[in-house]
Order: sequence, then structure tokens, then C-alpha cells
Amino acid sequence: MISLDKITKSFAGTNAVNDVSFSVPEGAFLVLLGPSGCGKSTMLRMLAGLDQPTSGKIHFGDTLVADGASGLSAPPANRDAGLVFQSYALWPHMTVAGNIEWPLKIAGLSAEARRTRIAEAMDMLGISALANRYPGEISGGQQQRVALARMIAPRPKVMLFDEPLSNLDATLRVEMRFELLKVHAASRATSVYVTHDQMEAMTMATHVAVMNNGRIEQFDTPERLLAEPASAFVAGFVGMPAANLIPIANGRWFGTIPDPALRNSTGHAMVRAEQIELTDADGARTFRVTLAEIVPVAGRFLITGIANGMRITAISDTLGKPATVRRFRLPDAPAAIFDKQGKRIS
Ligand SMILES: Nc1ncnc2c1ncn2[C@@H]1O[C@H](COP(=O)(O)OP(=O)(O)OP(=O)(O)O)[C@@H](O)[C@H]1O
Repeated sequence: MISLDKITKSFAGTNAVNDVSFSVPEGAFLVLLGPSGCGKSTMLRMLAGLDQPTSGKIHFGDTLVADGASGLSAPPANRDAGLVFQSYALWPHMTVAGNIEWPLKIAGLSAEARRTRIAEAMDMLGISALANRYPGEISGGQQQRVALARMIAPRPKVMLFDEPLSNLDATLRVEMRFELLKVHAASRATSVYVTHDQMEAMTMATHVAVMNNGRIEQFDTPERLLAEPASAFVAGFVGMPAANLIPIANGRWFGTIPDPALRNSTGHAMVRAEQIELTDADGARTFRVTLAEIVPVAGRFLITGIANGMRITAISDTLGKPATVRRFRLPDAPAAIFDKQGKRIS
């Protein structure tokens, strides 16, 4: 288990990570998800021992590995943690097998034990045939597999990933997600994975910490993030497509369409694309939109319309035409209401 207790990291007086506490159960796959600059990498670096917290404590199991107050920060090599970065950082002058062997040598394993571990790791990542090649002689996807093999060969208790798939093309990325989950399942190591890609988070995580501005907006399962977003920020960040956040003022959609379902609130109402209907009828809860994009999705259409200067998405069974003016009908009740600060109020 990994636990963080009131972790803060400041750079020149600015908090990159601000008072973060959570616990990750043993064997879990935690994704740190958030936009660029929200503090994800800084969090991971503190877990790896590459950065020291300004204040707060980090425990791996019962072992205190970092403590801001006393200045304790166990060196990376003493944490039983493996790390994989976006850049594969393979040693170019060593073969694939040599790269995987290096950390095992450092750990003092016998030649025989090293051979077994190298074979095991290469087999798991499907790269046994590449053992004698040099990094410059294999593709980017293969290099990332070697980096993963090198990380798992010492069988770390904690695996840390910093956007490891972002240099790969889209198809390879999807394939590697599955490989990573296999590695995680086989190793049963507690994993922490940094990404700004919510699809990666939703498909891989057992737990997700959504970060914004150095703070955790919500720490939850992927299912609960979608079903019960705690803030407008989370609602707008997860989901495919992300839910619409429609401005409301004094119980009126866009400040103009009154609706008792909005409970006189001001802030944003969350409406999922599948709750909005494309129509031509001029009824209650409808508003005019100019259709902008129409994307076929699994036999239906994801329609983006522009109204009051904002983009709103709907799922429709019927096709619309770009640049035409139609109407969207809002549901009887929004899926959630957030106040002006983005806090969920219903
Ligand atoms: N060594 C440093 N010195 C000063 N500021 C830093 C340092 N490292 C990070 N920061 C700042 O801390 C904040 C968080 O950075 P961090 O790299 O953790 O974000 P991130 O969420 O991982 O972003 P990205 O997805 O772009 O990598 C940013 O404002 C960044 O500029």
C-alpha cells in the first residue's frame, strides 16, 4: 500500500502539489489524471525519490520513505520501485538483453538468476527475438517494451509510469495499454501511472486521482468519476465525450430558459450528450443550435452544435447537416448541478 499524508511540494514559493492525501491499496493501479502543469509528474517524482516533499509524509507499506519535516527521502534505489518514462531512456550501447540485465547486476543477482529473469521479462513483453539487437535497431514500440521489461525484471513492489505511451502512435498505444495491464496483473505490484489522457485512465485504472492545480479534485474508481463527478472540473474532464456543462443563472439555462429542475441555482448544469435530443420542434427546454460537426459513432451520430458561443454535444439516431440551424432539447433534469466555484450541489 502507498499512502500520502498532506504532501506539499513548492518550487520557489509556488505549490506544484498542494496538501495531497490518499491511500492506494496493495496491488491497485492508480492513475494520476489531469491537464498539463497540474502537478502529476511532481507527485510521481516524489514517489520515486527523485524529488523531496516540502512537507508531508509518504509511506510504502509500513516504511516511511519521505518526510518533509525531517528532510528524510529514501534514495530511489532503496524504495523497491521501478520507473518508466515517456522517453524510453535505454542505454544505446547495450543490447536489449543487456539493458534488461543492468538493474539485475546492480541488485547483485547471480548470472543464472539474471538469465532466468531476463528470459521471463522478454517473454512477457513478447520481445525474446530482439535480445541481441541494439535500441537503435528496433522500433519505438519495441523500445518501450524493452523499457517495461527492464523495469519489471527486478520484480519491484511498486511500479511508477510517467506517460509511458505518449510517444507511440494511436494503435500501438491501445495495444500497449493491454500489455501494461498484463504486466501489472502478473507482477501484482502497486502501480501509479501519470497521464493527461482520460481514455487511458478509464481503461486501465482501478483508482483515479483527478488533479487540478496541485490538488486532488476527486479520488475514486473510474465508474464513480463518470457517474458521480464531485466537481465541474471532473465532469468536464472525463467521459467520451465529456459531459456538457451548461451555464445556468438563477434557475435558467443559459440565464434565459427558466426551469424548476435547476432549483434556482447559478453555476453549471451537467447534461450528458445522450440526454440531449436533436429536434426541429420548438417546445419547452429547446434552444437553437448551429450544427458544427457530425461524427458517426457505433451506428449513431455524435453531433456538436454551437449555441450562445459554446459547443454542446448530443447523441442522435438521425444525421444532421453541418452549418444548418436545428434545435436541441434538454432533459427533464440535469445529471448534476455545480455552483459558481464548480462544487457539486445536487
Ligand atoms: N523543478 C521545477 N522548478 C520549478 N517549477 C517546477 C519544477 N518542476 C515542476 N514545476 C512546476 O510545477 C508545476 C507542476 O509541474 P508538473 O511537471 O508536475 O506537472 P504535470 O501535471 O506533470 O504536467 P505535464 O503533463 O505537462 O508534464 C508546473 O507549474 C511546473 O512549471
